[in-house]
Amino acid sequence: MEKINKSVLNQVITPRNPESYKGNYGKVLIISGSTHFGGATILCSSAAVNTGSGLVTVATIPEKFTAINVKIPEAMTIDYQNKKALTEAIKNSDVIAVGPGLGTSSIAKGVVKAALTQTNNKQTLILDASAITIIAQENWPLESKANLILTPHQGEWQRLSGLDIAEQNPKSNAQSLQQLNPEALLVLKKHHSEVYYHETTAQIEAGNPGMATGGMGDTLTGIIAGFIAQFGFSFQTVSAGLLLHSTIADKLNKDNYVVLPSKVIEKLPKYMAKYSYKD
Ligand SMILES: NC(=O)C1=CN([C@@H]2O[C@H](COP(=O)(O)OP(=O)(O)OC[C@H]3O[C@@H](n4cnc5c(N)ncnc54)[C@H](O)[C@@H]3O)[C@@H](O)[C@H]2O)[C@@H](O)CC1
Ligand SMILES: Nc1ncnc2c1ncn2[C@@H]1O[C@H](COP(=O)(O)OP(=O)(O)O)[C@@H](O)[C@H]1O
Ligand SMILES: [Mg+2]
Repeated sequence: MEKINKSVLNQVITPRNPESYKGNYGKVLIISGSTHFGGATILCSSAAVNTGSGLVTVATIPEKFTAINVKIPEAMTIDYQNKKALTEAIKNSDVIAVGPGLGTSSIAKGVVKAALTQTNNKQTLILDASAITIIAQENWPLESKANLILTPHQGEWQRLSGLDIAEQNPKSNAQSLQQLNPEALLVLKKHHSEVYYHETTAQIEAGNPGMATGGMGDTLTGIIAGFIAQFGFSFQTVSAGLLLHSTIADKLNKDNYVVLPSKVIEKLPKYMAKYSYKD
């Protein structure tokens, strides 16, 4: 399988125009969280903020607002149970990420349905975690007018594709994606994660078992959302976000047995500055 070259980081991460303002760096909506999974929302949104999204809104349950406001003062909050507010927030966003910590309640199902049906062709919709589980459980067609990105781990991909983990290989994965939605981009998270898009299949040569800790995938979703908000939807943009996440984690793993997602997030602005220099 083709390897994702490190040069993609320099290609995608560009220095900022001195005259620019937050409106140039995209509006991200993170639809996430439920009673038991508040941390997923904080990690995902924090990653989107720290990659440099212009504006980040978090759609979650009101009991989590205070924690989010304290931990991520840069982000705004709305109640995803308020259908009107959710519809408005979806309409006003460039990138919508749905699923981390959402759970599979009937409200969560309605929220995923809203994201699938209310997005348009100028937007990108990232489906992660519980959103993937819901779509698989409900047997919904994988359809949206938006650019679609799926970020399952192998267990979630098994649910969606029907492929047991032992049956997952580049050929079977590409065939399943083709059947689910030939226009969707798949990030299959594993040791050395893979990206599938149209005819291209590629793999990162980064990542380590120190990353095997809750919240690491929620963090990746926020990074990919922030990258697309600023650099636009493309195979390269997603590959750069994926590679940056594991590259930072590999640096941290040199002297940290376990790599905490919050530590990866902390390093994002520094590494983005490093890769933005064209020397
Ligand atoms: N701090 C938080 O709030 C956290 C919330 N989380 C949320 O918890 C919900 C459930 O997600 P989970 O992924 O924990 O549980 P799931 O039940 O969705 O997936 C785990 C299942 O998949 C199987 N599996 C196979 N390959 C796997 C792989 N490579 N990685 C992980 N599991 C694999 C496991 O054996 C297990 O049966 C999601 O909404 C998720 O976003 C998790 O992200 C953990 C942290
Ligand atoms: N052994 C490993 N080697 C490389 N990367 C790993 C390893 N274990 C986990 N990861 C990475 O950590 C992230 C885990 O994602 P996920 O399972 O969705 O976590 P969560 O849902 O808890 O946030 C993925 O990016 C995956 O590639
Ligand atoms: Mg996950």
